[in-house]
Amino acid sequence: MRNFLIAGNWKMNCGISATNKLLNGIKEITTSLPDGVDGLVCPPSISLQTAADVLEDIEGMTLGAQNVHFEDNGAYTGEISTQMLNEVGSEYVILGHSERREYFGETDKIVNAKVLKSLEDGLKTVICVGESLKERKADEHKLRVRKQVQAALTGVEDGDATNVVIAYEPIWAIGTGETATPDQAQEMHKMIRSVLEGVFNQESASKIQILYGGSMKPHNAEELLQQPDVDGGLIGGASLKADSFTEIIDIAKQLV
Ligand SMILES: O=C[C@H](O)COP(=O)(O)O
Repeated sequence: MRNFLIAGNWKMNCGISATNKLLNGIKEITTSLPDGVDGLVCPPSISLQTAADVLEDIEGMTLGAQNVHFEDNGAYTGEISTQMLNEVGSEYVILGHSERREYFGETDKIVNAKVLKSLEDGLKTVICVGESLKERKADEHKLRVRKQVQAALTGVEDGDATNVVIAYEPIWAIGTGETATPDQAQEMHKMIRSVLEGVFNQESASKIQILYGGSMKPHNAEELLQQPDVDGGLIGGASLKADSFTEIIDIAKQLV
């Protein structure tokens, strides 16, 4: 069985002092995650070291970054490398988030280059895919997401499947308060699982966690996490408060 992965994407929120406050708030509520539930927090790069220090006292909760470059080093102003993430103790990196695709011009090709580089250097990748409202209304959502998954995983070897996580994030549900229904989420996650079975062998594909992201909150987490192919959440807004984030962890725990 797959563990749940409850992941917080803090986006451009929480500098060093706010990171300290939020993670210490989480630590006051829980110092150890329950069996069957993995936790992950992804602060901005400048707060990674601070987060790494506090996370030493929270068993089962790991650290991730929100982006990485696909080159080793060099003249890439403003970027960070896989080696830098390894050094700070970041186990995961989020790649291909729709905000990076939209605001920073990340194409499927760039996302694929980042995925390959991250896996090569030992990082676990949370690969984000999802359709726009226009694509859903035009009934193109499955095609869009299928293509994104296939493109992101081009050239990824079967042995790396254990380091791959997919996050299905319909763009129309991100930060809007509008969530995919449990049925919509399950339908897409099942489709993604079938795409993974075409990329990897069936056993490897069955082990990959597929997260849902898009206005997941304590009040709707249970019905989403109950779906057979929803293995956790990539949570924005609700991960910025210690009580709502830990509440979602508790909900996952009850479903294990
Ligand atoms: O990466 C997280 C997603 O973009 C979801 O954000 P949200 O929970 O604020 O809608």
